[in-house]
Amino acid sequence: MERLTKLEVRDLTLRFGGVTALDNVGFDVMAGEMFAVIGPNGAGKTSIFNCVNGVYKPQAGTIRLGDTVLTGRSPASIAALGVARTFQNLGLFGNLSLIDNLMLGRHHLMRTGMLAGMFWWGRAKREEITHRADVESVIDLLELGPYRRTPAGMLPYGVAKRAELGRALAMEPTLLLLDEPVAGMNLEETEDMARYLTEVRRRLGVTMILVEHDMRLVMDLADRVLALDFGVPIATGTPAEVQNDPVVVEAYLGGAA
Ligand SMILES: Nc1ncnc2c1ncn2[C@@H]1O[C@H](COP(=O)(O)OP(=O)(O)OP(=O)(O)O)[C@@H](O)[C@H]1O
Repeated sequence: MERLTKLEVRDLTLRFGGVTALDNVGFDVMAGEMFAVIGPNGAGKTSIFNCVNGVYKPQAGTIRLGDTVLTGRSPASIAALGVARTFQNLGLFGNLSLIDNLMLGRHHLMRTGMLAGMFWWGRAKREEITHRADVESVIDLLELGPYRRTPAGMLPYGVAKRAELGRALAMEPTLLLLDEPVAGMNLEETEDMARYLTEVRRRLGVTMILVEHDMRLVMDLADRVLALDFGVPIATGTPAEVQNDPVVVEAYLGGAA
């Protein structure tokens, strides 16, 4: 699938018993755009990701990636369409080396299965070499070379977050969902991550949705922002417009009070 793909979310409603996690949410993410979703704790940000990747089944609404309707599809089929996400608490296998974690991210792109690989050794080998080269280009992009053979569980926190981004990029995503990529990072690590995300965007042009509490990162990176409060969209616009919107300010202050 073409990497530059638009995402359309229409009338999305998601309920858990009496809780309405998303209430008639709609937005478009343009091809190649960095779109941020912000809001106080429990506003519904993660629920949006879980609806897009098929983990949650919304009661109403449609999500479309390019010409393909995602709603109703399984998480595996949505991943195969090129929707990748990073996890706030890292989705890496701690005992596997960084490079093996990234190779696993490419599993759905591999044509030769294990059994076929035993009989078609030559083809499997060639495929492995191509995949290794693609993984190496992600490692170069994120400057992870020195950690190539390090077990993911031994990586310093900031590097592990970057490896987590690498794992998602190794899937060659059309749409990348970034779940709090700088959560728990110090200022220096946050600035590094901002630089890598800018580079990913410049070099790969992948469409991205960013969920993040760090407003500085959102202000620096996002083209447009959607603010949610109790599952209800309260503002959409440029980072500056949304940050100064009185309803958004009230939602945050109200949450802090
Ligand atoms: N699996 C679930 N079962 C029941 N309720 C859920 C489930 N997932 C989310 N919710 C509820 O839906 C609402 C939105 O949650 P969500 O995790 O999407 O918010 P969030 O904006 O990502 O919050 P945070 O910033 O704390 O991560 C909350 O009231 C939450 O308790």
